[in-house]
This record gives sequence, C-alpha cells and structure tokens, in this order.
Amino acid sequence: MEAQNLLSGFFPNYKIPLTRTSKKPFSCSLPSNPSFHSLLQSHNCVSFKTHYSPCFKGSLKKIFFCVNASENAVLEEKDYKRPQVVKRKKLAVFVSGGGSNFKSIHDACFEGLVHGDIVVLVTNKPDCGGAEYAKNKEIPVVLFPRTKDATDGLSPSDLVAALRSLEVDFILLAGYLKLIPAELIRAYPRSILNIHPSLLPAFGGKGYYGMKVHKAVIASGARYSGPTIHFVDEHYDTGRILAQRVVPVLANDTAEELAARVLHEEHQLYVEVTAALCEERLIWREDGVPLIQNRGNPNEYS
Ligand SMILES: Nc1nc2c(c(=O)[nH]1)N[C@@H](CN(C=O)c1ccc(C(=O)N[C@@H](CCC(=O)O)C(=O)O)cc1)CN2
Ligand SMILES: NCC(=O)N[C@@H]1O[C@H](COP(=O)([O-])[O-])[C@@H](O)[C@H]1O
Repeated sequence: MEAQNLLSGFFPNYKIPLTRTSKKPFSCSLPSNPSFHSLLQSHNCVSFKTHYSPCFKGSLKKIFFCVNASENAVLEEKDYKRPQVVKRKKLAVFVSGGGSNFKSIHDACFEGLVHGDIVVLVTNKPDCGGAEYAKNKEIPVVLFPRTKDATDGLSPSDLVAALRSLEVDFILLAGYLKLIPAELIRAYPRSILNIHPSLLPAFGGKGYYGMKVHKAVIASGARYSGPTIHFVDEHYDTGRILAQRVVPVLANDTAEELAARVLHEEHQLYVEVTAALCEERLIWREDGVPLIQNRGNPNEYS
C-alpha cells in the first residue's frame, strides 16, 4: 500500500498491481521508507507536490518498489505516463543599482522556490549594491559593457562567450540601465527577461527608468501602476509582455511611496516568473504572446 500512496502523487490514475513475482527484481536500494523525492533528488532535480511532477523525465523502464520482503510492486512501462524531469537552470542577472530583485531571486533559489542557480552577476557599475552582494555570496561579477571609462569591461562577443562557458540558460535584467545589444539578444532568443516598474507599454522606453518612471506616473494622474516583466528585444521596453501586477496610485503618493509599493510586487512577481521559467512552464501562443502554465493546474495559463 505504501508504494500506492507514494505513487498516487505522481501517477494519479495508476493502480499498482501488487503481485508476487517470480522474476528476480533488480535490486532497488530505495530507503526503507522509499521516497520518490529522494530518487528524484538523486537525479539532481526536485519533485513538486502536485498531481504531476514537471520535474522527472527519465528513461525509467520499470520501477520496482520493494513493498516488503515478499511482494514487489511493478510499474510496467506501458502503464504509466512518463513524468518529466527538468534540469536545474543556470541564471545570469544584470544589475546597475541596489539589486533588491537580484537578492530576492537569489534567496528564492537558495530556498528551493526557484529550480535554478544564479551563476554570474553582470553590471556596468562594479561598486553598486548588487555587485557587493554578489561578491559576498561568492557569485562571479562581470563588467559589461566595455567603455572608454571601463576598459576592463567585456565586449558583446566576449560576454556571450563568458555566458556560454558558464552554461547560462536565461538572462534576467533587474535594474540594469544600459541597452542590451542585438548580438546578445540573438545569442539568447526568448531567453532574456527584464522587469520594468510600470504597466507597459505606458511609461516605458528611453529615459524611463528608476524614479523617473514613478514621477511620470504620478504626474499623469494614472490611478494604477505596477511592475511588468517582458522579454527583451532590441529596443527599450518593447519586448513581449509576460507578466504584470497592479497596484493603486494614491492621491497623495510621493514618487518614493509609489516606488516602494511597486518594488514590493516586483520581488514577488520576478520570483514567480523565474520559477516558471526554470520549470519550463512557459508557452508561446500562436499569435506570439507568451503565457505561464499554472504549476498546480497545467490546464490553466496566465
Ligand atoms: N535591448 C534592451 N535593453 C534593455 C532593455 C530592453 O527592453 N531592451 N530594458 C532596460 C531596462 N529599462 C527599462 O526597463 C531601461 C533602462 C534604461 C533606460 C535608459 O533610458 N537609459 C539611459 C541611460 C541611463 C544610465 O546610463 O544611467 C539611456 O539609454 O540614455 C531605459 C529603460 C535594460 N536594457
Ligand atoms: N527601466 C528599468 C528600471 O527602471 N528598472 C527598475 O529599477 C529598479 C531596480 O531596483 P533593484 O536594483 O533594487 O532591483 C526596479 O524598480 C526595476 O523595476
């Protein structure tokens, strides 16, 4: 029965035929209380306690569970839906300032909320708060771009080579204030995200960053604002929108008060989106709009 309970989380429609088998099962060295999770862990992945495990894609031919000394539960390959295992992703984060979004994502990776790791921090400001945090966490820091004032910065081709050598899967811009060149965008198609502190397409584009955005929102009389996460294309803030959250703009809001309200939502939204990215829960609608598959209900998208 134990195996049945254990597997019901992963194979809801499958009833294990508890049969005595004369076949000599290959030795299954599962712990006394066989845990599918530890089996998954051994594959350097995590399982999700939902009715499906998006994280286990293997060539498991048969799973022998030692229910007890006399019986073995046998899952025949034909009988179960092959679960999907997703490899842990490697992330590059780009910052220019304090890096609170970077820190939120780093914490989420450490806590297991994001199935990924930040393997490099890229910045144009080597002394910024985000770079200091990265150094304290022993995350490599790379200077980009190369300018006349930053001759030790990387060229676009050198940056692509460095990211490739680190096997980076996705790039997350988080308060990075320089234009990402076409060469990097071509190297990482549909793999670069940015967070912007307004409801794009409003209040975006060249000149719209940091407090400038919030001041413009307040001056416009807009009643709502909020963060947008979008894919990065060759222009500022014009890439495909992936996720947004809405916050009220209060009548007596200062730019700082609005910024703080938006930033709070940014931290949560970027972690949720990065988690979906790392679990490969993104799909592209036929009209080119990206959607996120709901972790608990794979038939639901947002
Ligand atoms: N190719 C892209 N690169 C970047 C994007 C993007 O969507 N496509 N997003 C920005 C982030 N961003 C808004 O979210 C943004 C950042 C900076 C500016 C801007 O006007 N910058 C100034 C320079 C500011 C400075 O150096 O202090 C400028 O270019 O004159 C607008 C929007 C990151 N890169
Ligand atoms: N147009 C880009 C832009 O304005 N990005 C904004 O810079 C801030 C960075 O904060 P952080 O460094 O604490 O994450 C965030 O509010 C982010 O939306």
